[in-house]
Amino acid sequence: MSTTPPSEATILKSLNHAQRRAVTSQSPTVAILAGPGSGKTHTLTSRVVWLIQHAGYQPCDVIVATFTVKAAREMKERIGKILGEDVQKKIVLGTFHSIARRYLTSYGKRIGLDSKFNIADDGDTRAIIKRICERHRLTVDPSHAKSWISKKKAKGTSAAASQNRQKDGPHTELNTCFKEYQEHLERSNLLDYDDLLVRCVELLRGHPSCVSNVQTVLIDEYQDTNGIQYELMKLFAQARERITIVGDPDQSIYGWRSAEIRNLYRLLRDYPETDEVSLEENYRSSQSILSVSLSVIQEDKKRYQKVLLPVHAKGEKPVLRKLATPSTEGDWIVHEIKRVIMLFGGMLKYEDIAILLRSASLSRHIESALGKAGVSYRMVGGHKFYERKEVKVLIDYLRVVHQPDNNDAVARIINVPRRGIGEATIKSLLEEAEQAKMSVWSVICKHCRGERTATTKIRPKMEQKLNTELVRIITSLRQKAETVTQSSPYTLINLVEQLISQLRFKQHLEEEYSIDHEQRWANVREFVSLVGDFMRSSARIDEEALPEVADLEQTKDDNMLGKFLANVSLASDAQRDGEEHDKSTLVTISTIHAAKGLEWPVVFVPAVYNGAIPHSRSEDVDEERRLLYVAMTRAQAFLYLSCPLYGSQGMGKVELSDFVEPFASKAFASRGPSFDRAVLKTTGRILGRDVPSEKEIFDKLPPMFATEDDQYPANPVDFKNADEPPNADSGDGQPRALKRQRISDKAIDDGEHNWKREYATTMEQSSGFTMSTLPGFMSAGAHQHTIAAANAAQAASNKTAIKRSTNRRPADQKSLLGFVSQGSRAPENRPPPPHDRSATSSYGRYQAAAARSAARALSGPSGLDPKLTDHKLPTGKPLARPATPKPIDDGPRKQYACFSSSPSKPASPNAAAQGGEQAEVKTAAPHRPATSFHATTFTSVRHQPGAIRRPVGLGPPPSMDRLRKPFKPLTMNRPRGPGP
Ligand SMILES: Nc1ncnc2c1ncn2[C@@H]1O[C@H](COP(=O)(O)OP(=O)(O)OP(=O)(O)O)[C@@H](O)[C@H]1O
Repeated sequence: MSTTPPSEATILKSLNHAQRRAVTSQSPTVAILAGPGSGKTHTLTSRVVWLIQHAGYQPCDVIVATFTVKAAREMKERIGKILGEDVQKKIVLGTFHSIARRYLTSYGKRIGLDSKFNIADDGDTRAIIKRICERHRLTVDPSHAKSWISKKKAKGTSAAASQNRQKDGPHTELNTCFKEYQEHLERSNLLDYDDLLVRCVELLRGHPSCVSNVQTVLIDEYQDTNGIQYELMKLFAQARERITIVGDPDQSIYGWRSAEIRNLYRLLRDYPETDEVSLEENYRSSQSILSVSLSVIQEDKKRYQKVLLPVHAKGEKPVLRKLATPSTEGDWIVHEIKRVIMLFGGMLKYEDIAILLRSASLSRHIESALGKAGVSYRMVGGHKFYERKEVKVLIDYLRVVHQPDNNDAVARIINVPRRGIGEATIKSLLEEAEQAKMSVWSVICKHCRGERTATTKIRPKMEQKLNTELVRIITSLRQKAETVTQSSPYTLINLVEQLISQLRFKQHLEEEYSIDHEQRWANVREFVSLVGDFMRSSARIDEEALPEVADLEQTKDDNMLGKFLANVSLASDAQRDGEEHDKSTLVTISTIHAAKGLEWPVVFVPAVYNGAIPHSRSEDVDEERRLLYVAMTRAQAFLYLSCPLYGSQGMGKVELSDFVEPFASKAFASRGPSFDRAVLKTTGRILGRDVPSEKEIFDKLPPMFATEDDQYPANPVDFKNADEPPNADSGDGQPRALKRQRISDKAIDDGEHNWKREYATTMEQSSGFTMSTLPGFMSAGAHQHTIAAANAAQAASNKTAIKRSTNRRPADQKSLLGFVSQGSRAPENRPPPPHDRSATSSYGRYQAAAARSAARALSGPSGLDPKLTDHKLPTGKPLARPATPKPIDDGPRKQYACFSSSPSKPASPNAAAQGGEQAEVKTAAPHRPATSFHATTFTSVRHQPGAIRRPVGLGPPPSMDRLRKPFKPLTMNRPRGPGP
């Protein structure tokens, strides 16, 4: 796909003054430090484009390192849309790990690396360390040993160096584990994630010529780089020493992965001429959201002070909601989600909503509530495609085919499908291999050749089985795999298909998983199609190839299987779930860590209590605070925090998080906002979206729909200390409210009153859905049966109920007569005041009543309640539908080319009317990318770039000096002279 290169003006016009300065800086080193939503990623992407397009850098001489696979993918999409896919693919762009792997595959021979190395993922590492601890009877906790080893490696310490340093210290056992682990990896030709970086540093230190072509290096999310990544950055850039970094110290949340905030100081010390640019405008969030978020982070007195000015209106006060239990919290979240969806009449969709969790384990009640209500969702940072059992087995087989010395993969597949080989046999094979210092595969092959040793414990019958059912399959596939290249007639898909058929995998799934084998088989088919996607994408351009460097021989990596496996290992946090679905119907549940760099119009942060955030096991309270700050600053228009009285997992009574407690009563509202006309309009402005008319909204509103956040008490009853049990109808407790909620849900599900759901439920589209493995969950299929049974029972009870009476209404609902007597004034002429909850409510109920009466009229006399036949409507004003309000004309919009980490918004229909240059930009503007699950504010700011609308009272726009102000402490603290 070739694209017309953008002019300099096109690149710069979507940037504000400070962003432009950063993008066009002539300084070799540029540090862009700014707060959330200030366009850091947007600026970095624009700089890449500018350097290639206007500074004349060759794409293949530019390295861009990101922190996550997702960020890399999004940046590729942005650059690809501006410069074209061909140019984008030449840029060496990826996570630190994937870039390191590419260098090691191409040049690793120089440091004695077998280019066919495999990558040990987290699961492999855990299993290896656990076995070492068992074998050597070490008393250390394997997961502690794992993170200890990883920290050592992140600091660049080798196993030998660590052991020499602390021979008999408290870390003797850990050092033994480290040494054994490293030897094991070497024997199995494996590199773990840390090794990729460590070995790449070794390579580039010893052989600088490998990066002699590199003209510039750009780093995203710099605050999360650790020591070894800093080294790597410097080594990548060693030829020209041109580096651009973007980061926000307030968003450093990877301390547990050895990220070092100190790297900011190191950069300024090592590159004293660094051009520092501060971005001050926040384009993402409403003023209220930004100000509460800043209150949280400003409690950390040690942080770097930064200016962050909201560009948007004040918006609604963020909500801090207290609920009785975690499950009520889940129900309330669902209630609020439905309220947002219904009362915004299509302006906000499910994809605009995110639920951000400190830990994935907190999702159980929320998932359960969403499942009950039939709201589909996707999990980010949760159960992943490649981790599904049936997919993992196939990947393990392919790993063994590619590299049979991978002991762990061999151990995992020996008895899958079942071959009657038990744990004891597997263990003795592993032991025999350890003792003989051979790989397990070599031991198995030896057995199959009938070469028995004194230590052999395997029975001949077992050897026979291994020979016929495992060794033959692997050996034949290995021969084929050698021949699989990009252009070979026997393709990677053929290889995978052959593997699946030789294993009789379908039959195996049917035998092992009687309930959900179909779902699992669908996953297998999906895996095959993924292999196809991989082949197609690598056929277009060899993205892996590093540029040719004069006089430097490269190992050509044209083995498709090896490339595919590396891709799988490095993409382990890329979520495929839901990609095949319409994402607009999915709410996102994500860990806060995985939500970094993203934004949503509506954000929920549940479980805001001490123990969850700050997490009870965290050693760094400030980092926990930053985590909450990251979560809150993802929100554009509405932010909801919530806290139950009792924690999940039997935690007992909990207290509101110390991070919000000091200002909780002042800064937050205790209930969700009323979504009146004024709120809708402000939201429309923040998000740059068209506001639907009242008619559009209320026509879709189901009867009995609760339009206010009034179904759960603001001060919940502490049922454990109350006389009445939680299920009693306690007057103001939620049980009664829950019942009422169910009535309206029933009406929704029945499709009664002509209301059609605009989403498919999670269970209805279960084939691509990640199965929750959490306790208390049932399978999608089982759930669907339950729903069907419940619906049938519900329908039966409806019939009985309708026979008995149809004129029941909730206690707080006014009579139909009451509504009519209010007159038929068009509602938009009398918008309810923002604080008047009942006004909006009544209007909703009025609509509900009107809809019900219309439905009954349509259903003919048989549908009429006998009691009502005697009633007459008053002769005064007739029931009227609200008049259609004038469509809102927001006037012409500014169209921005989209470079940010956040995906773009769909084009407004108004835009078609715009001519000239703007229309051109619109044509070139990217469609929402496949990975996008939320809209951006990028095109929402309608003033011209460079003319930022500053909130009243903030004084004149910042001068260049002012921009530098936040860096004063950094600059002043710069170390003088060479330091350690
Ligand atoms: N000059 C600008 N004019 C209008 N919108 C902008 C501008 N710069 C950035 N934006 C928008 O602001 C939002 C945030 O941008 P971006 O994701 O690049 O910020 P960030 O600083 O990387 O955020 P975070 O650090 O929180 O991940 C996006 O929707 C982006 O399109």
